[in-house]
Amino acid sequence: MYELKAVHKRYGLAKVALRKIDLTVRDKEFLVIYGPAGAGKSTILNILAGITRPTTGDVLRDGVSILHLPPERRDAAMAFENYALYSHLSVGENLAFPLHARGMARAEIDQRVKRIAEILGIGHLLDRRPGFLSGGQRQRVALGRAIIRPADIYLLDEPVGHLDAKLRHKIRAELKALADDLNATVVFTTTSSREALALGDRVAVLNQGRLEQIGTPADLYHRPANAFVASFVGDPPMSFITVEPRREADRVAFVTPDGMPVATLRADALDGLRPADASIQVGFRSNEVRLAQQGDSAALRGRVDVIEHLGHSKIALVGIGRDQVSVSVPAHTSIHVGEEVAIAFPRDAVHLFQDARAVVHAVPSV
Ligand SMILES: Nc1ncnc2c1ncn2[C@@H]1O[C@H](COP(=O)(O)OP(=O)(O)OP(=O)(O)O)[C@@H](O)[C@H]1O
Repeated sequence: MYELKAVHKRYGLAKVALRKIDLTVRDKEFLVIYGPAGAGKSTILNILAGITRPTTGDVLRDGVSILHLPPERRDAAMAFENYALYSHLSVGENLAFPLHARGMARAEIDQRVKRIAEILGIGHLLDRRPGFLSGGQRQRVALGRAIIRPADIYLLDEPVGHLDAKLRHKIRAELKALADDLNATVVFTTTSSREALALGDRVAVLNQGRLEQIGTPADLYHRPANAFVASFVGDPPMSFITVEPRREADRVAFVTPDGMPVATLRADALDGLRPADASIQVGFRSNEVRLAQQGDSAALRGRVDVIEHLGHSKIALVGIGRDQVSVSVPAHTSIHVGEEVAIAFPRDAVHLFQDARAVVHAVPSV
């Protein structure tokens, strides 16, 4: 188990890359660090590898500080998005290099090279020099060279970032299967929500050097801790409608500024809600709402601003007052931009946020 304890990293005087991060990497888990560009993902990997030293804080391995250990004395295998290969060696020799360096027997080296090359779809390239490969092929060789050797922890920094969507999908699945197979501890960074949810046993969401939330993909998707996680995890992002609370006996109704009711929740489920005038928003996933049909009681009226075609379905972005809600509709639904529509929503299955922090997730009103 690796632990970052209150790890703070400043580059130079002004640039804070990590703000007092506490993060545990459990043995044998596939941990994804997910965040926008510049969030501090690579800095965390470099600190785990011993390449970068935290400004303050500690790094532990099984409870013992490893801060003083240089990279070569930490058993971490790293792959970067832009990883240099040895240009004078063939692909096969590049893959075998880390194994030769550890004195592994020839037969085992050949077997490992073959297996990794098969997984990454580069078996036919083993005799080529890196200079004769495409960017995507080079990236696969670099990834192969990182994961080919046994290591205590694999640190993979956007290792499939350069690949086209189809290959990314394929290698992602292979990588996950390989990690499971090898019982490997992996920390993998990405800027893709889909990749984070697909790969992670757990996902750590990082934003501007801050750890916003860490949890299973289901935790992050269904119980986001705050509005940032809600809108950053899942595609399309969660939509929000600004509401005002109205106390009604043992319940609280949340209504839009022009009085349309959006949700009604039991007052005793709202312990976390402060009575203050702080902004309150109701959040919806695109599959938690639908276009209203005749007879639907709870419906919000709006106008279709944008339609995105996803193939198997469409996403309609519907403007309601000053907010916009994503609604998932079947691909064959006839709907066009500018059209007035009504949105039906489960009045009691909502996510409620106050000042961007989650207060309640999906509590039935009874
Ligand atoms: N050596 C450095 N000197 C100064 N600033 C740095 C250095 N390395 C990183 N930074 C800054 O620290 C912040 C975090 O960088 P980091 O590379 O860890 O982010 P990231 O989440 O990996 O981003 P990306 O997805 O773009 O790789 C960024 O604002 C970056 O500009």
